[in-house]
Amino acid sequence: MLLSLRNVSKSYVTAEGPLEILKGIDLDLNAGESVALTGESGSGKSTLLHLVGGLDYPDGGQVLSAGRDIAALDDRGRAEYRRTAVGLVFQHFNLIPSLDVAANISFHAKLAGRHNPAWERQLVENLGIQALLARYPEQLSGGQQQRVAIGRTLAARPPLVLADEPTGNLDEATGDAVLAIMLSLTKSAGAALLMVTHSSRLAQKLNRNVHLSGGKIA
Ligand SMILES: Nc1ncnc2c1ncn2[C@@H]1O[C@H](COP(=O)(O)OP(=O)(O)OP(=O)(O)O)[C@@H](O)[C@H]1O
Repeated sequence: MLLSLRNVSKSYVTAEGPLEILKGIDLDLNAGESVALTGESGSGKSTLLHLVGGLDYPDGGQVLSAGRDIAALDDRGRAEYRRTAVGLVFQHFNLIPSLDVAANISFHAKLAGRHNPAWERQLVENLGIQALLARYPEQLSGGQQQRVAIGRTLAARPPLVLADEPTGNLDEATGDAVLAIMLSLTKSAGAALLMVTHSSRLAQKLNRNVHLSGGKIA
């Protein structure tokens, strides 16, 4: 199993007291599988994605990556997990403003020790961003930035791609096209995808759909 969540719980401390967001989540994801995570606003979708991405800690339960509990990793292990085991595509693309598109694409791949120019050329071609390689992020439209962000994540060949509303700020046609590219490229990379979306229409394009409600997966 690529990813297993076992009885994962998470609360936030607020002025009104603790706010229980996740109340015992169990979820399994196989290699190469694509899963849509839906749920109402505030149901904890982003919280769950952050736990899987190693960006935050659960209060209880386990997040197992290939059988290894990521909460038990030390700082170094956690940094390595983030660098090599997962790739993030969020709505705010976090492209590096001082690097051109070509350098943004290869940045994470180099950090992960997986820089592969032939694979990067293939991604660039499939994403239709050949003409943009010398541009800087601020010179791109939202849809173009999103395609670069997808290319940058996939260039590093993470076994698991985590996407939070990756097409949320694109118009429907562009969003559909970007999602189709993302699905086909994650598939050809053999990667699994866990994608948060509000849209049941988009969710249906993935292998499986899980719904978060009342802190549990329905
Ligand atoms: N750092 C934090 N401190 C306190 N409360 C938080 C924190 N982060 C998130 N929350 C609260 O936890 C709940 C779940 O937030 P989360 O962002 O995971 O929801 P979501 O399902 O992704 O929502 P949306 O669909 O609106 O993005 C919300 O009520 C939110 O206000």
